[in-house]
Amino acid sequence: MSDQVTHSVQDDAEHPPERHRGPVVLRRSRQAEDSTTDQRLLDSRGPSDWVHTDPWRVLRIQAEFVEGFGALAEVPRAVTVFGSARTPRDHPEYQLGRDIGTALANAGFAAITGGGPGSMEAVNRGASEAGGLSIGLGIELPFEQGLNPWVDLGVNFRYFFTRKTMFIKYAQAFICLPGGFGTLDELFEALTLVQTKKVTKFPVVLFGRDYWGGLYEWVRNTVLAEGKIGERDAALLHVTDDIDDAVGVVLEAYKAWEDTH
Ligand SMILES: C/C(=C\CNc1ncnc2c1ncn2[C@@H]1O[C@H](COP(=O)(O)O)[C@@H](O)[C@H]1O)CO
Repeated sequence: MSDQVTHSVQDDAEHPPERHRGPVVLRRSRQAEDSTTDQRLLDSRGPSDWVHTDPWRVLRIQAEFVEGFGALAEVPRAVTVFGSARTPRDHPEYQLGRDIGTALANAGFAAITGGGPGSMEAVNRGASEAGGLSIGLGIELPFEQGLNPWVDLGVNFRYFFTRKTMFIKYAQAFICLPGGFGTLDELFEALTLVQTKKVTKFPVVLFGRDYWGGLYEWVRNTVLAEGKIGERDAALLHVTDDIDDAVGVVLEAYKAWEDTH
């Protein structure tokens, strides 16, 4: 933006010329600067610490939402699958992840994962190899490995909360494979959003009775029994070992969602 200088009919002490820079008015010695905004932008190389300030971060966060919404706007029906980043390729849970990715693709669902290694890679691989839409929402981490090779549509995020919005906004169900803190965080975030009716649509499937059974029993026998959640909250969890059952739960929820949208 270049400055505009205006003069009144008589230029005197009471009516000095004014320089307008957007909403800012500069008079007398305040308008001594004889350069345009473009010149000041292109000529200056000041300190760079402002890049790390919170107001600037807000703009980056906004940009991340805009990029994410833009990249994912056309995603058809989809399921977000969480699971361990540490599952080795020769582990049975890796094959399970591939089979779930394939089953979702065959049922017409895009598979959304965290885009990382382990179970995330397995699900993306199964979905991609079956000709489905394989989506990875990566996260910048100190020990980052980049998106796994079977992500066909990928978005990399700086902030966990932006990424979590995308996991939820673009899916109609969650499936959790065995996992650690990351998976547990994502599971409980999803449950809280459904419990508080921030999202109204989706079921949460815990895949693997041996792995999740203890948690499920604790939720029922302690958390529910002690009145910390209600029966309807506990019923949000569906534990299974059967891929057809998991996909059936997803399909049923999707039909219910479609009826209301
Ligand atoms: C730890 C290792 C790689 C980390 N890379 C990740 N990339 C993408 N997403 C990740 C990563 N680590 C965790 N996540 C998210 O949390 C869930 C898995 O966490 P868990 O603690 O392993 O269960 C997963 O759903 C991602 O969204 C390589 O060793």
